Amino acid sequence: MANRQQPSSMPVHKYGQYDQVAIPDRTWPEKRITAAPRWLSTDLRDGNQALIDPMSPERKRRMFDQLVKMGYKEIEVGFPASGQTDFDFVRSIIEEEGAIPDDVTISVLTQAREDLIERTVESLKGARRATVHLYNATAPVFRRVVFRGSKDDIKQIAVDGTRLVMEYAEKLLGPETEFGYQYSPEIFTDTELDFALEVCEAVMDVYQPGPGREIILNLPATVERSTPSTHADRFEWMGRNLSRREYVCLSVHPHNDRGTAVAAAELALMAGADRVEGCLFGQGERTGNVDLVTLGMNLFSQGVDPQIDFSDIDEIRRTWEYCNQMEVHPRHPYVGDLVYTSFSGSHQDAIKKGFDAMEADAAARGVTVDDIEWAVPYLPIDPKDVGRSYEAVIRVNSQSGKGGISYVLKNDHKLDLPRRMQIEFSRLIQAKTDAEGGEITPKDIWAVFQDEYLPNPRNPWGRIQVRTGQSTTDTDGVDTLTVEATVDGEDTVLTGSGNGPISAFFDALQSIGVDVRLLDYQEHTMSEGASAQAASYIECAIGDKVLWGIGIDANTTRASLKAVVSAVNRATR
Ligand SMILES: CC(=O)SCCNC(=O)CCNC(=O)[C@H](O)C(C)(C)COP(=O)(O)OP(=O)(O)OC[C@H]1O[C@@H](n2cnc3c(N)ncnc32)[C@H](O)[C@@H]1OP(=O)(O)O
Ligand SMILES: CC(C)C(=O)C(=O)O
Ligand SMILES: [Mg+2]
Repeated sequence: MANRQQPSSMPVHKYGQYDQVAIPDRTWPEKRITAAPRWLSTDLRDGNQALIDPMSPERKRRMFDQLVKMGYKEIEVGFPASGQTDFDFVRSIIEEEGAIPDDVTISVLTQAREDLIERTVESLKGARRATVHLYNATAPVFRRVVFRGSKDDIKQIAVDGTRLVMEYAEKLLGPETEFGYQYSPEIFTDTELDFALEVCEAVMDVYQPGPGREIILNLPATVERSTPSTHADRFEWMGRNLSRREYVCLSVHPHNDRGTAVAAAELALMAGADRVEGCLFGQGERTGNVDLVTLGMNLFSQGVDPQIDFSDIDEIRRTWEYCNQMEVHPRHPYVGDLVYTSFSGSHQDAIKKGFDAMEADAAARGVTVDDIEWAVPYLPIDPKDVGRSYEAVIRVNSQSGKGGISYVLKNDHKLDLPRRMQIEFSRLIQAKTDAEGGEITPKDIWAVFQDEYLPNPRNPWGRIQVRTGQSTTDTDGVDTLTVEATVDGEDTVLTGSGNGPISAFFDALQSIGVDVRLLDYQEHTMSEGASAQAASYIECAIGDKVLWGIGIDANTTRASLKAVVSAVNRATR
């Protein structure tokens, strides 16, 4: 097939291709992620530094408490040397008894400048577990433009910075603080791999990681520049070439400039990363940091425990929206308002069948639906697992079909319409949505259904209203039925006989000129127990029309007579 795309007028000559890494024996494509990595939330640092209006101390605290509650054990709480707000915030959580659980490590970021390092370490006094995170850019354009120095000069910034962090930690922090160190060669994505390695090795030569003395080497995609696969190659290369690998926690810090941060993080984990830094809902500089919620939920949806609690996703979202003063997009994975909703007919049909099959499978195995593997089409996870209800799973508009509409009736009103009746009713709804446009709510679907098939108390209509009915069966099995009814506004008594109450009623209807033939009959109970209601569905040929009727009653005979009346009235509406 010919490709008919035409050259655009976009200035493509301004951009070059990102270099591939030559690892012909790369192993990451065969790897699987079978356990949660170490997580670090940088919502309070990278996320916060990207806000128009950085979080107030109160909002920072709400966010911190939320992160702790969710189960994050490493939290970057700020850039204390940036100003008094961040410094005071770090002090406040350290000084408040119990604010930082014993198993949570706080981390703080600093540039490799002595005054900033001193202030940063000072902010951590008295902390139980704390990490200083030092960064300097190592990429060519930064060497040339920002630091105006050679490779050795830039390496020296990292080396000196590391030494200063160690000296100030020694001087300012007491034995109560379990101290950790993290180094990031900023814009790792644009740094030559061998130089990134050289700087990391020089940093390790100073810090001397070893048994019981881990170093975190964080390789940031400060600006995302490549496909996730090339990013993974770079991780595999670094992991293979770093010395003292067993004492290194290799950390990935993807930004989302190309929109592939989640994939970049996942492939980096396959390529050997031990730890992921990111923000909830992908907050962060420019297009954001990698989204920790999506990453965690991706693991969950593969049966891997993320070790983070997302079970009340809307509460997490509300807190996040309050703290960041931003809104989560309605299509945001796992949390957006619309992500568990389908409007289109074929999706709804498959979802309805999926739910029905899950129930049938569970019943056949004698267990509950929650005990079997989730297998509902178009729903990668059970919305219930993140605290969502099934209410919004199917919403109806002009793109919807019978499956969705009957799902609403079954879910909300316990009516399991026979297939041909689903088709009939969905045409009525389709006519309404085509005429009026937009969505039709479950309440409106029910109003249409009631008005069409059931005696509508708000707007009674129809040729026939049955008040009482009595049937007797003789010894030959012939049923005689006497019905008190109003026909065309006149009170009357109809009688008929047949081999069952329905055929006796058909016989009675002949006397008022209604010719009915039974085509299909189905019934089901709508609930359990003595007061259970039954729903009867009757498909009839009435004159030249084929129509369905429904009757609901505690007594199945009465329910079927009501169903006949429903169909007959519809025939003359
Ligand atoms: C990718 C990232 O997310 S990195 C983190 C970025 N976050 C932040 O910057 C938020 C907090 N930062 C701040 O509040 C301020 O930048 C401060 C208070 C830390 C420093 O402010 P200032 O002293 O005014 O310096 P400024 O931020 O403009 O930094 C520029 C200077 O620092 C140098 N510098 C920048 N980064 C680093 C670094 N990591 N290590 C050492 N020096 C650095 C620059 O070369 C420049 O030096 P020059 O003045 O000699 O040319
Ligand atoms: C400070 C570093 C790790 C950073 O945020 C980045 O490079 O994106
Ligand atoms: Mg960053």
